[in-house]
Amino acid sequence: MAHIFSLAGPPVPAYHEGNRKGDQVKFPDSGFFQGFNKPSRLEADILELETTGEIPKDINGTFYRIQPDHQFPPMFEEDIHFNGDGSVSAFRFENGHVDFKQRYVHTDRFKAERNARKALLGKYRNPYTDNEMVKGIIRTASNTNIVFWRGVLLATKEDGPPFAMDPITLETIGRYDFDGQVQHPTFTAHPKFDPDTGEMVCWGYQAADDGHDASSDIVVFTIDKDGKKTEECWYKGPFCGMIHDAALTKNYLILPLTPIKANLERLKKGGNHFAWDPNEDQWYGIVPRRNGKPEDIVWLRADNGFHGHIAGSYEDDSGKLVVDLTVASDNVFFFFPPDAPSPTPNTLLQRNKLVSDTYRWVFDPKTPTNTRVQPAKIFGINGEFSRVDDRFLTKPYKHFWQCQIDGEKPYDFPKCGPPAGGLFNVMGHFNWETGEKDTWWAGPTCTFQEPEFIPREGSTEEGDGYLIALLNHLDVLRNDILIFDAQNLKQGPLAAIHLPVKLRLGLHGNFIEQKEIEDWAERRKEGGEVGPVRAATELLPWQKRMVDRGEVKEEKVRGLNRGEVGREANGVNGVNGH
Ligand SMILES: C=Cc1ccc(O)c(OC)c1
Ligand SMILES: [Fe+2]
Repeated sequence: MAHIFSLAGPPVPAYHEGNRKGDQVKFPDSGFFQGFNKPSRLEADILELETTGEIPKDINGTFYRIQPDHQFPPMFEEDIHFNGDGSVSAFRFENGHVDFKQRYVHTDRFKAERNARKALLGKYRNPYTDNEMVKGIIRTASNTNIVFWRGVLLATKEDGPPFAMDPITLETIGRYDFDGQVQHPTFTAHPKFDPDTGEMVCWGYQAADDGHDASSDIVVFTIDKDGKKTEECWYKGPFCGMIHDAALTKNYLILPLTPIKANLERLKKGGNHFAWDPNEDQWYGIVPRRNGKPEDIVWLRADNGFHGHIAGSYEDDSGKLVVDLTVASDNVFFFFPPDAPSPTPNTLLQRNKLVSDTYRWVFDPKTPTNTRVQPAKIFGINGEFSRVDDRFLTKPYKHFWQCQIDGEKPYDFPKCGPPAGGLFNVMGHFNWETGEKDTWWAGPTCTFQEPEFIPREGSTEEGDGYLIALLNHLDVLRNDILIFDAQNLKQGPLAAIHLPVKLRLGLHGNFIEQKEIEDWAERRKEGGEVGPVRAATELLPWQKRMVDRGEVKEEKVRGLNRGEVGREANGVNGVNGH
């Protein structure tokens, strides 16, 4: 008897020469969409997750994290994880119990595609590959970080403006322009919060025109604790590379410029947004936080490398800037290879050789621009996704935590296949002062996602509290959350929380105390001290310019801002499409 799933005829491929074909809803067979990487697309509520051990009762707050999770099969078979729609998970901890909620960020892109019931946007940060139906749309998938700002969650991705969500319901409020104050085309996924002043320090790179023109314009700005934009200055970089994370000190912001470059000609031909340049330096742009002028930026450069995330940063007694971050030895974004074909193909083996150590740079902000610099110290570890006790941002600090790679430990390849997202099989706690390496291995079938530090209730001591992190079970395609004593990882987790499902590989998350969420909910209620968050109503300046140039009708763009494309959205796809 035929198997119940066998079809009357041979299966029809969902992609032809790399382009989506027909109406079959089927994700590509590529590594980005199969196994642990298979889209989950789940929006769900689960009350009372199952647990093992006792969840510390003094953890009272919500752990928010975000993952890319394509709503629909992509237009192009070769699509990448980073082009997936933002989906936010919230884990509400209270009195030893944990509830789960997950919702998509309803970006303009998400709404348009949902209306059309298929992908209309093409390649990662390449509007030239889009379906003509969405010309003029704000393209961001808001899939990289989820931060809490003055009573609202901001879902961020560095190619567009943030989208605001309700911290309790996870409903999307809409694009957020800080009450009309911020209308740049791009906004960082890693805004920095000054624990002393309550300011949020932000930047955008590739910040000219529509944010997809490969410009080297950089905008740096500050929103104060009352929500008012107080600082803004525009700078020029040496080229249009990625400035993903940045380091904040009391008086400076340090912008690591990674030599992975955008190019307008390549974009227009339907190519990749970025290409790795193995012959380019890594750069650091130092700008003052107060009264910056375009000519103030100091660019320091060092040998080629790929920046990861910042651990901590501060000014030492002599006014030098201590900046700690991971720097990888090669192109971490293997899906954005160099323009010139490489004599050595980027194989899995080569990728596994990549080392990402933690570097300490000590920069003198008075150094002449264009000076070459050397790291002050290299920790001697291999990992990524560093986090610190955020109350110590801008201050001298000792502790950081990060996902580690230990290639010496056994890995169950037959059961798990290639490790989705990288072999982060160890969680590590490190101390700059003592050099201590306190680690815990998750076993041969598990990897970690980014950790978050939770301060112990009532304690102000740096690093006193818990560390939580999502654990990927690569063999059985499921996730747990592990909870550790932040300063004693090696003893193993204090407790585990079990999800009955698989999430996706996420990027970043943050733990917010419930008191803060509730205090803001009070201020933000109708008639409250601050009042409800308002979504943007104005078109962005680049959208207005497109309307003025007659490239698209104003009503069409306003409709797109509401997610309206109509079910008949079968316009022609852009370059490389059909
Ligand atoms: C380093 C992470 C990173 C950088 C750029 C991105 O667009 C992104 O999307 C999820 C992630
Ligand atoms: Fe990041």
